Amino acid sequence: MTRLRWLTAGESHGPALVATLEGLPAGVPVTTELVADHLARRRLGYGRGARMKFERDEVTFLGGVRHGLSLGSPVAVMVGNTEWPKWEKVMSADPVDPAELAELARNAPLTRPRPGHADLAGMQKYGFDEARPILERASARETAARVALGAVARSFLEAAVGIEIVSHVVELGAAKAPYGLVPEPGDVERLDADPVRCLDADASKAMVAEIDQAHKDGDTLGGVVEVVAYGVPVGLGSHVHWDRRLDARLAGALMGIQAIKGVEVGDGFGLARIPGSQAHDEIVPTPDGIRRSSGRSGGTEGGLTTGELLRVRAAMKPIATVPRALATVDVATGEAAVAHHQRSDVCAVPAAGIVAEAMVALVLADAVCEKFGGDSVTETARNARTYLENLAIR
Ligand SMILES: Cc1cc2nc3c(=O)[nH]c(=O)nc-3n(C[C@H](O)[C@H](O)[C@H](O)COP(=O)(O)O)c2cc1C
Ligand SMILES: C=C(O[C@@H]1CC(C(=O)O)=C[C@@H](OP(=O)(O)O)[C@H]1O)C(=O)O
Repeated sequence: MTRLRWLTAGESHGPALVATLEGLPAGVPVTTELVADHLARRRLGYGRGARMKFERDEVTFLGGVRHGLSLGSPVAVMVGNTEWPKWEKVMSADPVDPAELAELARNAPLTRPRPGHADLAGMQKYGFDEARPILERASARETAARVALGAVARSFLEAAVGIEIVSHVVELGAAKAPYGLVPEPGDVERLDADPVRCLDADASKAMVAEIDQAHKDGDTLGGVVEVVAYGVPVGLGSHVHWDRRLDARLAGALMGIQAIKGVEVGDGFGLARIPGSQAHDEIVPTPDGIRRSSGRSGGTEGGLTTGELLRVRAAMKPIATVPRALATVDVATGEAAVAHHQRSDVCAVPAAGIVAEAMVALVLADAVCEKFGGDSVTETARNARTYLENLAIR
């Protein structure tokens, strides 16, 4: 049973993020440009803060790829922070003269933790008297490293089994896209061109208006993204144990994105509110074989993929750094105060959709490796083909 493993390292204002992916078969098409394109998609979205405009992601492969193809060895990729020169002293790995540090405004101790971020609990747990050492890693800057690996994973999925992944924003603040609208791979360009990555033009306008209003009010917003995967074969994951269930693996991966507070597989919570006669996807004979008459389950049953469209949703809470700052305690004095705020996104839901695509890609790539194995992508593809051609029931 081959499995993929991945890890990231790096701080928000450090020199770079690094990410490694272990277990990827050889022969997967991977280029710097492919990764850079996905990183550029993550920076898009109406409502993001100033940092997205001036910072660039600089991609360098450090291992695992040669002449545009994976080698089968661990893939290591670095995403450089172009803002590093401004932070060289504040985030230096080696000790810096305290007198020099004391003169730097950007090194001022952050003693007024923000509700909703990792600041306070992190300081308490790790024994720091200010938030900088916590927020640097809690920051969603780290999601750039995941998107870099996600780009590699989706290239593998496409080459091995023809899986394609698309996401869109379905809710933002109080604005909602009409239920049932599901994007196809051909919609990606249009979605990426939309300010909030929403498929419905009227809902998109309402979402932009929500962000404008929140901006005016000194407030922030969250929302819901949906990720769909086309071409997922039947039988990824398993019913036999909780940690082999694909729905559980997807939910954990999505919940592991900063600020995600809820996950639904298919119609999720909605299914709890309707009777069984309306909740399940009936099994029907068709000229193409056994199919389902609807897609409410989101393409998994019993922890296994059904071969139908995979569809998952993730709910993001509003950004924690609220400009009209929230009440907190200054931990230096113990007095009531307002939380620290320098700059922040008003809303990062469109970007969270791109991160969610990456997490779904990594989970599916792991499940494909587990199911079909293979040291080269050609071998994985051959194994997948043989399996599908030999399904006893179709
Ligand atoms: C793409 C993205 C961008 C984010 N940008 C910000 C931001 O600018 N300011 C902020 O306070 N939180 C931002 N967040 C959310 C924080 O990272 C998040 O609130 C924090 O990690 C705590 O959330 P948790 O309790 O779900 O882990 C962002 C999250 C994502 C996914
Ligand atoms: C840098 C990114 O997102 C950051 C995520 C983030 C947070 O608290 O999560 C806070 C902001 O950073 P700063 O506090 O430096 O303005 C965002 O810009 C990124 O997505 O590349």
